[in-house]
Amino acid sequence: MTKTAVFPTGTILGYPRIGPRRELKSAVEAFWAGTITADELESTAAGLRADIRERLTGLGLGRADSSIPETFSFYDQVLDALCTVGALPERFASLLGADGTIDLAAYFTLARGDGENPPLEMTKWFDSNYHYLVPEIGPETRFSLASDRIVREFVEAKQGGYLTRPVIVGPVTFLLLAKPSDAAPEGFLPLDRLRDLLPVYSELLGRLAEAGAEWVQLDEPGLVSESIPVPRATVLAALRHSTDTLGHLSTRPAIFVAAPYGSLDDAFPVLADAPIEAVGLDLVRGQTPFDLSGLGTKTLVAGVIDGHNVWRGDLNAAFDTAQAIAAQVAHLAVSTSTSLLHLPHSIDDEPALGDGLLSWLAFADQKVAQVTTLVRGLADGKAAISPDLAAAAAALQSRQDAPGVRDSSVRARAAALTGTDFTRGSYEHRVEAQDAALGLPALPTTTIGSFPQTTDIRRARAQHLRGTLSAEDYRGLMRAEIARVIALQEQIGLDVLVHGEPERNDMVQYFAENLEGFATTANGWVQSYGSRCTRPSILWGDVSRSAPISVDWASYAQSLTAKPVKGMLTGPVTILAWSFVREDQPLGDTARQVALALRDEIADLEAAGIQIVQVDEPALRELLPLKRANQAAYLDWSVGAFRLATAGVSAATQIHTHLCYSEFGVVIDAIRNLDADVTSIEAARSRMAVVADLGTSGFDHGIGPGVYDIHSPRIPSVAEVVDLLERALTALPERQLWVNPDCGLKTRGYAETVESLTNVLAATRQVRARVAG
Ligand code: MET
Ligand SMILES: [Zn+2]
Repeated sequence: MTKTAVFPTGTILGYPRIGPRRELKSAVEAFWAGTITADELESTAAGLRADIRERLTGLGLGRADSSIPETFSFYDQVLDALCTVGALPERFASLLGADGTIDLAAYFTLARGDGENPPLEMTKWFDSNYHYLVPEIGPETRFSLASDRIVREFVEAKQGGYLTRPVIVGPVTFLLLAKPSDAAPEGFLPLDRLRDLLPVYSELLGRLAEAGAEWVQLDEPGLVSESIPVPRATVLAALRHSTDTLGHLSTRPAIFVAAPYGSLDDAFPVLADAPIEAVGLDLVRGQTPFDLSGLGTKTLVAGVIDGHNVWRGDLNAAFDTAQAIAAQVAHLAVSTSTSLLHLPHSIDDEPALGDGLLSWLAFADQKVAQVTTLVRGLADGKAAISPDLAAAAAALQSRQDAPGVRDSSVRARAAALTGTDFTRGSYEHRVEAQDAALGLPALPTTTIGSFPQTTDIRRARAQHLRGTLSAEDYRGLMRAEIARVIALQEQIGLDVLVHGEPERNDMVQYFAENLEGFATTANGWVQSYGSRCTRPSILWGDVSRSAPISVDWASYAQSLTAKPVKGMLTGPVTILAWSFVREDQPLGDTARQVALALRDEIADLEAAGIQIVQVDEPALRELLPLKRANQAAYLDWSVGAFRLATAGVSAATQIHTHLCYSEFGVVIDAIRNLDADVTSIEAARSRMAVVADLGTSGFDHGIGPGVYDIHSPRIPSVAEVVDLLERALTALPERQLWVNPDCGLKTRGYAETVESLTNVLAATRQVRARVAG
């Protein structure tokens, strides 16, 4: 390896890649639509990468010292790693080109499916709201260097005058995040294939070194998670094996292993001992290891700036932490705790937020500036940065004292709650009351809430926002859409209808806009998965509801049909999980405030004649702490918040909840404790695997396992849905089973939606007939 490589004194672990105005999204979607070529897409992407390098040097990162990480991705960094190592699942084996490489079109096919073959499953990246694609690894998986994109991007940077740091998901995390392939025998762990995978990483590191890379970053966040079902001793042995193998290569860049999202615990001594050159710690979520002396001459990359949240934070404290660590290690570098992937680009894009709130915030670019400020302070002494530290301290103080941050009536109401506010009557009694009130058939059919958001709807919303469409006209257009969606559902034959959520830009932002205590951004997009971005709201103050939010839309929809219309709300945990939330009080306290606001809304829906209310909690699993020791407390407050929101209704009012993209293993008890009458879940991609778990766990309330994946344009066949329903019925009694898609339909088009739902209804009729007969 390059013996002389010195790690830069300041860096970040990664940077948003979607572009400040979602340029990558537009380009990728244009490529999918066939309106631009692969070459055109490549050139847009190269332009974005060049902009990022330039922006980061402007913010103070070095141009030629490996401090700029290359973290671009067309879709997902785990998919990138999968393509780099050629780990194609059997059903996609033909995507490997004759020259042994996986091209851009093939790359997207893995993410989106190809009509015949379902795409890779998608799941949450640690405790963030980013989703990665899950590799499928079995004894049959072949590994080969099938994409040298990482090398090419390094060379591209070099030609542009930058010495950057290539980044790839490390081999241990890659396998920890993979699931066993269908062909894998019982008990097989993807990690068992580490020995076969490492030669490809070795080859890649050799190629990077030959291209002139001085450092490579291996992201190994898998090491901090206690939610991965692999014995810890196995993980640590794999880490030792991997770092030994890569560390002893004769040709390689210096190796930086980063482990964001929590503390490394017992993996730290393993890395400290390993033949690598730098170790990165998340010092926002995790702790500084008690003893750093084992690092020897290695660089400690101290993640003292929060990469995962938008608050400006306490810069003085970050400086003190960095300085204290500097005294204990041979080399210190200042860094963000995680990649900045989770943050919008810059507060400069948000002039409408107001000076107060803006002064409390730091988006990606401001975090980079914080890193470089600390670097300067460590090099030149604290006095050199005292104006920056003073400004940060003043902002923190102004935030504490600002109106709205604490609202005494909200606080008094939360303080007065008692146990009965969190409980409904017995389930048996509720079932009786609801059967009588609703009279639904066996295997009732419904949808998850949203219907396609057409261009017309989006246009109307944009015009309304701009002021070119009056509130009255906007309301008229939304009502027309609701009427159309109700008629369509009646025609298809669904049993429980929805109003379709046309008025919602986003299921969280919509409520944030209508509750006190939130601010919404104009350009604060962050990548959720692939080309999909969200614009999280900022929850900065005490939360309350000043007026009904959804009641008017729901009762209008109900007035158009004799079938029950399901009211549709987003739950407290999801509102928190998909917003940037104040960090100056426990999350549980904030959740309770949101729950009380929703409780008021549900009471108003019920009073307006809505008999079923769905409170979506798709994010319940994602906020689960990665460390087991913190999980019970989390589940306690999160389940409590849902119950507080929903427990005010009468027995005859049916409460639904919806959870998507989740593996339920560890949260199954929590789902049961929500005590929702009906729970709809994602299940089609894993072909009902979750239903068996639910069955054996004694879950006895209603359950709607998704019968088709709405994330791809594929239309499910009747036979396929029948098969899934029959599978579900082997694990669950018929009285529990509901029929619905995996998730909301807002990203789909109308034609495919009608076709898909029509097939679902046909399948349901077949199964009903079989069951009845
Ligand atoms: C991400 S879960 C989405 C639930 C919401 N009710 C919808 O149908 O869009
Ligand atoms: Zn969903």
